[in-house]
Amino acid sequence: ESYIGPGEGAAQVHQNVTRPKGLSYEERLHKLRLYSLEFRRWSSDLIEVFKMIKGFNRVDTEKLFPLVRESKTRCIILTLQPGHLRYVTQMVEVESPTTLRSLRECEERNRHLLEQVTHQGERCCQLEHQLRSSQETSSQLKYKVRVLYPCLEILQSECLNQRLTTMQPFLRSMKSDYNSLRSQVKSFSQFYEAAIIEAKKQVRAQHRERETHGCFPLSQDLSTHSGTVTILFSGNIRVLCRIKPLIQTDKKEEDTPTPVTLNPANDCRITVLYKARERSFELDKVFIPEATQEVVFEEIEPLVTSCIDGYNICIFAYGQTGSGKTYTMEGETDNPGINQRALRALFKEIETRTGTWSYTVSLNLVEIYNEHLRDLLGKDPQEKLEIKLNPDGSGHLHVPGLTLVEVKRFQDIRKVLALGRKNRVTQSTNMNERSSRSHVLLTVTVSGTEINTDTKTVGKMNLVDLAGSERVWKSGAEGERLKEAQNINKSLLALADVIQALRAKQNHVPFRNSKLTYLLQDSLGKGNKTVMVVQISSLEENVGETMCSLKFAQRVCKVELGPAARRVEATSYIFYLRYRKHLEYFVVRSV
Ligand SMILES: Nc1ncnc2c1ncn2[C@@H]1O[C@H](COP(=O)(O)OP(=O)(O)OP(=O)(O)O)[C@@H](O)[C@H]1O
Repeated sequence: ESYIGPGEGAAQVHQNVTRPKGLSYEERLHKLRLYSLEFRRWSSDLIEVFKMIKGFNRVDTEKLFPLVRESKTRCIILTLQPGHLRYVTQMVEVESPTTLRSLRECEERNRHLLEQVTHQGERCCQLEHQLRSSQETSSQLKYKVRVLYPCLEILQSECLNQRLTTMQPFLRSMKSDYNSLRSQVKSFSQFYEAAIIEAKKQVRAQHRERETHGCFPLSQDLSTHSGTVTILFSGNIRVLCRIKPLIQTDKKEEDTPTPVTLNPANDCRITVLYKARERSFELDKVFIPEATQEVVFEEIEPLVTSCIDGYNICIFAYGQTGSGKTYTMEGETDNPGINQRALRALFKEIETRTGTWSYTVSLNLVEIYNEHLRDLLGKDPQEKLEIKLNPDGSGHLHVPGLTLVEVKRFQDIRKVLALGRKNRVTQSTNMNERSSRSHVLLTVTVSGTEINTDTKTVGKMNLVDLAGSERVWKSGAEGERLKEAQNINKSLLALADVIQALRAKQNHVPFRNSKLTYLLQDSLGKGNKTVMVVQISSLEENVGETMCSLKFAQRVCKVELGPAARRVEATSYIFYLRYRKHLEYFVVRSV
């Protein structure tokens, strides 16, 4: 007998037992017992024989020999008989603590599952019951519908007929109303035409009277202004988009598709592919990347010249760093941008009015750097200036100590602008090696006097090159650069808030939240003409910033500043002229 393996689950015990073929273990055991009995019997026989030997005489002993021999032989046979029992293999299951624990857990789970099964069974019964009752209700309802449907049809046709009969008189009265309105419109237009003819007669008479008194012809006055009226007064901020062409420093691989696409049939639409989605923007005009400085300026020129007539104008370039704002506003020496072209156009227009009007043009150039205002034309450009309300009670702003340079000829302007450029803070960031970290405002004030009537006009034009609008994290800014970027973001955010307030026509517009918006208050508020040039890059790496700029542009596009107001300093007659849905007024001293 041997014990094999100390395993936790089960142990095996082996016993050696011979196993003749065809007999079971019990049968063999039985046989062995029989052998054993037989052997005992032979042994007892032998003992008896030996007892007899002791008691018998020697002669009889000879007779017993065969008996003894036979016994011996039988003994030998039995001894030689091979053992039948060899091996017994038995499996013994040993119950370990782990097995017991898992058994208990299984039993617990089993109990829980049984409970669930019982619960589900009950629920099933309930649902079956509900289903049966719903089926009953449904068949009852179906029956009712079948019964009621013909009644409904009858009712509907009756009701329709009834309504038609009540509508007929109403329709008849509407028709007669319409006819009477038509005749009223007809008679009104006849009356209106007669009134126009009468008004024209009166104007002509006034005209003749003016000429006999040596006054400037009225038609000339009006035609000068009406020319500007037609082109410009849309009432909304105009938004133009300029795409920067690829330049040498742009790292774009050949044939890489650009995320920005234009519609050749519609120059107001631009589409950007961003995060696998196409997004379209409708602006006032989108320039192709190849658009020249002339083409861009042509779009703005009429607005610029209206400054001479006493309108406040604001043109600002917005966009991420390196997207071409400075290129558009300042341009290059041999290819100037909006600033110089605008001033040239002003002087050209002033020249055409020589003899009737006299004008003075003065400039100031300021920079807003880290929320500090600095005079770029002053003796000390490091001096910080403050914006104050004008003490004359007009509500206009002024900056005490700001240098105002009067320019007589266009040729003088280059020198003034060059001085300003020298004083401007330019620093380098990762985004653009010639990156400007400040907002620059060139303000042109045009004061005019009509020689004959002494009517005075004052127009102001703000030309703004905003700092880059990129988000702080992308510029890789740290320390002083981070502070700059945060201030730029703050002032651009304030600009966005102002735009939002104007768009929502709020009573309070938060102009004072930053130096930039405070300074632009005169030009961004109601009654001004504003153009925003949004600069974008067509490179894939800048697509996020391009989306931000275009979203801002789309918001700006919807801002209504209302009809532009002209600043004329004369107490005379005011003509109101409604032209293309906009109300415009003209002030003249005598008619
Ligand atoms: N339309 C264009 N045609 C040719 N070159 C351009 C154009 N627009 C921009 N560039 C060039 O791209 C570079 C960056 O332009 P620019 O300095 O005007 O960007 P910016 O938006 O003013 O940057 P910052 O925010 O730093 O002021 C310049 O070298 C400029 O000459």
